[in-house]
Amino acid sequence: MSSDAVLLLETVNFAAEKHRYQRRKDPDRTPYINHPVGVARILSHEGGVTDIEVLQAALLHDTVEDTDTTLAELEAKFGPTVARIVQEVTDDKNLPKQERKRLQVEHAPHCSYQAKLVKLADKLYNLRDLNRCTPVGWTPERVQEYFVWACEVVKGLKGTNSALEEKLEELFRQRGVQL
Ligand SMILES: Nc1nc2c(ncn2[C@@H]2O[C@H](COP(=O)(O)OP(=O)(O)O)[C@@H](OP(=O)(O)OP(=O)(O)O)[C@H]2O)c(=O)[nH]1
Ligand SMILES: [Mn+2]
Repeated sequence: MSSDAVLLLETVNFAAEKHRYQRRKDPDRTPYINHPVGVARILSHEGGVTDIEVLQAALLHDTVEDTDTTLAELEAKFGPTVARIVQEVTDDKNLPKQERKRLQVEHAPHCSYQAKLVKLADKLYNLRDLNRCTPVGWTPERVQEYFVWACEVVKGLKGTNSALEEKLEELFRQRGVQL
């Protein structure tokens, strides 16, 4: 087996253990790990991304934000590049939600190319998920607001991966949101 395959299995297993007790907000309470796995798959299958460290960072992208995982732990286990990409896509949960959302829009254009790829795939997955079903407790207005905000973030990620950007553009167009 290739060393890349071994590395990806090690990474997906780590993410699955970390997200073990977490569920998505959909009515079925889908296991959270479906999201990071899906984000990595979007990058490889739709974005044509083969950079193993980007795919690893995609698998790990919500571990620091949403579980007890630390950046030091990621760096020790997966190296400085993977840890840095995850850091770039991690919101500071100590900040109020509005501020976190604003900072994503502000920071997007200054992210590394690798982090921009993960951010594009993360938004594409979450927007498709919103089209699939509404999270428990979300009104249609809140769903639409998420599209509007995601569009502002994606504007700052333009020129990174045309395949992913075209798919995002189509989702925004369907919602009447202009990229
Ligand atoms: N569409 C959808 N999203 C769900 C679901 N379950 C959990 N989420 C997560 O919820 C986040 C979006 O919800 P918000 O209310 O805007 O954010 P918050 O959870 O951080 O407060 C995303 O976090 P994120 O991945 O960190 O991305 P980001 O939105 O912070 O960029 C997404 O992964 C679900 O069933 N559908
Ligand atoms: Mn995510």
